[in-house]
Amino acid sequence: MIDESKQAKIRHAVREILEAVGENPERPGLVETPDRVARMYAEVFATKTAAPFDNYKLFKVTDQTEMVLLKDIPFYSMCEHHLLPFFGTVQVAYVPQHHQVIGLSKIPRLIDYCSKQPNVQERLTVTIAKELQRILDPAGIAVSISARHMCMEMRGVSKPGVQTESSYYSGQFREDMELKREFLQRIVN
Ligand SMILES: Nc1nc2c(ncn2[C@@H]2O[C@H](COP(=O)(O)OP(=O)(O)OP(=O)(O)O)[C@@H](O)[C@H]2O)c(=O)[nH]1
Ligand SMILES: [Zn+2]
Repeated sequence: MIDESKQAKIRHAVREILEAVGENPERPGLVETPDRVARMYAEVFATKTAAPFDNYKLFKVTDQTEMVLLKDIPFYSMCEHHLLPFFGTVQVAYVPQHHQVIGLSKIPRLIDYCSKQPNVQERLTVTIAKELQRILDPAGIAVSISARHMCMEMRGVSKPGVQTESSYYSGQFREDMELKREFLQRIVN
């Protein structure tokens, strides 16, 4: 968690950066910028401790359902190499076991939680799956992310519009090719 003393460090660092890039941090447009950036970082970089179980409502179902799929969940995260945003959509599927399902809204909440730290896309993909495994213990998980990286678009190699795709499969999605194929078919339709 980025408390007031850590925000003071960020304010100081942002002032230094503004000076280093040849700006006057006292000019009217910039005078509040260090504070805004500190508040913005407090928002986009949240705590790194494990997601509390209490946040994730689980429900018992009488009949075991098949794959549960949430499509096109938007996310924003910050790349750990350049501290620029990467963003896109996440597809998450799981096969319940123990007659147990998770509150639907908790999956986008879990994605938001995992997104709020400096990331690489591949690790974010696996982190979402592992956290869902820990919380719900389903029989299989599939996570697929499609994202655009500002560090590849607005600087460096400068290739706007490239979509980077990453995926992770566990349990039944690894063992059962038919199930994996069904997931892949359903996420394109
Ligand atoms: N695998 C992976 N690479 C990433 C991700 N985000 C950024 N990168 C890459 O991280 C690499 C960092 O490379 P460096 O050579 O250390 O940094 P750089 O000199 O700024 O590299 P360029 O971006 O090529 O200008 C670049 O190739 C980025 O495209 C990500 O989520 N996953
Ligand atoms: Zn980057």
